[in-house]
Amino acid sequence: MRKIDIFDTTLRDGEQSAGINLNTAEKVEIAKQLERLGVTIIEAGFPASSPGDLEAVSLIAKTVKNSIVTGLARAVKSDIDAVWEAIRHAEQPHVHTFIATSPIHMEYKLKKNPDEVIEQAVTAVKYAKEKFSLVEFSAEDGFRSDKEFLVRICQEVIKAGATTINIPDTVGYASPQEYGALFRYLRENVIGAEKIKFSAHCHDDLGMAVANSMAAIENGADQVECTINGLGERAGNAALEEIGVALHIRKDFYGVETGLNLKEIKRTSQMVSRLTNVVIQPNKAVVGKNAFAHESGIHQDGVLKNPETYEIISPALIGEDDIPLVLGKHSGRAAFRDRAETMGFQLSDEKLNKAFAEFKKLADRKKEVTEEDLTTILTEQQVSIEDVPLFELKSVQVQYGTENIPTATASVMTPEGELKTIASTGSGSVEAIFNTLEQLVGGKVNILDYRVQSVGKGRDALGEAVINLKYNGYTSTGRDSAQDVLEASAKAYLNAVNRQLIQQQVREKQAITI
Ligand SMILES: CC(=O)SCCNC(=O)CCNC(=O)[C@H](O)C(C)(C)COP(=O)(O)OP(=O)(O)OC[C@H]1O[C@@H](n2cnc3c(N)ncnc32)[C@H](O)[C@@H]1OP(=O)(O)O
Ligand SMILES: CC(C)C(=O)C(=O)O
Repeated sequence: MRKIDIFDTTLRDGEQSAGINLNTAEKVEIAKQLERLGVTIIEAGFPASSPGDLEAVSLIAKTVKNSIVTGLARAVKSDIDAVWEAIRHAEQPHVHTFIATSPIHMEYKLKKNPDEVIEQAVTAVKYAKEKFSLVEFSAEDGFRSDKEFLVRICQEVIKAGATTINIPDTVGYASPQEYGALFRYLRENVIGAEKIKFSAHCHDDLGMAVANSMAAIENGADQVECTINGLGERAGNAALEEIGVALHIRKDFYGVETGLNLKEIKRTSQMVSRLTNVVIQPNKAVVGKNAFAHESGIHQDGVLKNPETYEIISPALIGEDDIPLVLGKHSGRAAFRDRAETMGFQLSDEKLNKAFAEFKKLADRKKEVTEEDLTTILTEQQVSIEDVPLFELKSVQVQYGTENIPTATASVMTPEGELKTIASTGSGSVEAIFNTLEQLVGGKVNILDYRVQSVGKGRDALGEAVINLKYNGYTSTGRDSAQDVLEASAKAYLNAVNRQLIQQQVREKQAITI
C-alpha cells in the first residue's frame, strides 16, 4: 500500500498560534509523544529565530530516535547553518528551507523578481545539500503562485538536490478540487518529479485544510504537513488526528497507510492541549469531548442495538477508554511507576514520588482515577522545572454566603522559601481568591481570560481552570486541575505566574548567551 509520510509541525507552525509559548521541557515532551504516535518527521522549530528555539530543536534531535527531526530555515545560509548546528548529529539530518513564490509575496515582501527568487532557492538548496542528506524545499504561498513558475522552480531545486518539494496553501485559499489539480499538474509536468516526494501543507482559513490535504494525497502527494488539534498560524493547520483517522477509516477509498499508531491519538491531543493551554472545542472531530457522545433518543437506540449504526470510529481506535483501570487508592509505587512507563513517561525518582503523592491525594478523594487524570498528573511533573524556585499553593479557604462578602484566605510558599498567608475579599469567590493571590505574588496582575471546565466524566470529575493573565508586563496562560474548581482556579493562577518566572529565567539565560 502507498505510504504517506506524516510531517508534524505542531512545534513549529503550531507554536506560531497566537498565545502559545512552550518551554524546552514541554517541547521535548511533545516530541517524545509524537515519536510514540509514529509520525515520520517532526518539525521541531525554527532554530534561527531564537537561541531558545535552537536549544529546543537540538535537544529534541538528541532525544528522538524513531522519527526524523527537522528545523525550518529561510533560503539564507545563516538560517540553514542554525538548523545544522541543532541537528547535525542526527542519523538522517533533514532541513526544511523555503522561499515565497507567489507574485504578491515576491513583489511586496521579498522585493525580488522571479529569476532572483529561483536563484536564491537554488543557492540555498545546494548549500543545504552539502550538509544534509534530506532537503525539503517549500514554495511558500505555492497555491497562489503561477503554475508555470512553480514548474520552473521545482525543476531547478530538484537539480540542486531537493529530496522533497512542499507546495503550501499558506493562506488557506484553495478548494480541494483546485489544490488536488495542482498536485496532479506538478506530478505530470515537472521534469524529475519521480525522484522527489511532493508534500502538502494546508491552512484552515476557510475551514478546508483537511479536505485540501486529502485532495493532495488523492492526486499524488507523498507527505502531508499537519499539527495536533489543528493548531497553527491564524486559523491553524490541517489537524493530524483528522487526517490520520480519515485515512485509516476510509482506507477502502484512499488506499494508503501512514504508519501512525492511532491508539496514541487521544493522549497526544490531550498532552498538546494541556501544555499549550488551548482547550479543544467539544465538537472537534476525532478528539473533541463529544466526538463519541450520542445525545438523541433515536441515535442512542440505534447504538444500543448496533454501535455501527451511528459510530464510524470506535473510541478504542484512538486510545480512548482503552486502558483498563488498574490503579486505585490501594495501589503502590511499583504499579504506579509501571503504569507511568506504559504511558510513555520516564520520570526521575523525585518527580515520580511527587506524582505518586498527587495520585494518592486524588485517589482518596475520587472514586475512579482515570487515564486522563493520570496523564494530567504525570505531565505536570514531567515538565516541571526543578531548579527554578516557584510559588506553591499550600492552602486556600473561601467563605461564601448569599448575604456575606466573599472572603478568601490563601497560604503560599514564595520562591524565597517564605510561607505567607493573606485574606482578601471580592465580589465573588473567584475574585476573592485572585485578589488574595495578587497580594501574595506581588506586582501587578491583570486577568485577561478565565475559564473552568470538567476533565473526565461523572460527578466527581476533576475541575480544570485555565487562566490568561498579564504579570509584570508579560502575558502567560496557566492551567491546573483539582477536585474543586476554586482550588483549581488558585493553582492555575499560580501556574500562570510561575510560567512567567520560568520564562524570565529563560530570557535571562538567553541574554547571557547573546
Ligand atoms: C509561512 C510561515 O509560516 S513562514 C515561518 C514564520 N516563522 C517565523 O517568522 C519565525 C519567527 N521569526 C523570527 O524570529 C524573525 O522573523 C527572523 C529571526 C526569522 C527574522 O528576523 P529579522 O531579521 O528581524 O527579519 P524580519 O522578521 O523583520 O523580516 C524578515 C526578513 O526575511 C526575509 N524573508 C522572508 N522569508 C524569507 C525566505 N524564505 N528566505 C529569505 N528571506 C526571507 C524578508 O523579506 C525580510 O527581509 P528584509 O528584512 O530584507 O525585508
Ligand atoms: C514555511 C511554510 C511551509 C509554511 O509554513 C506555510 O507556507 O504556511
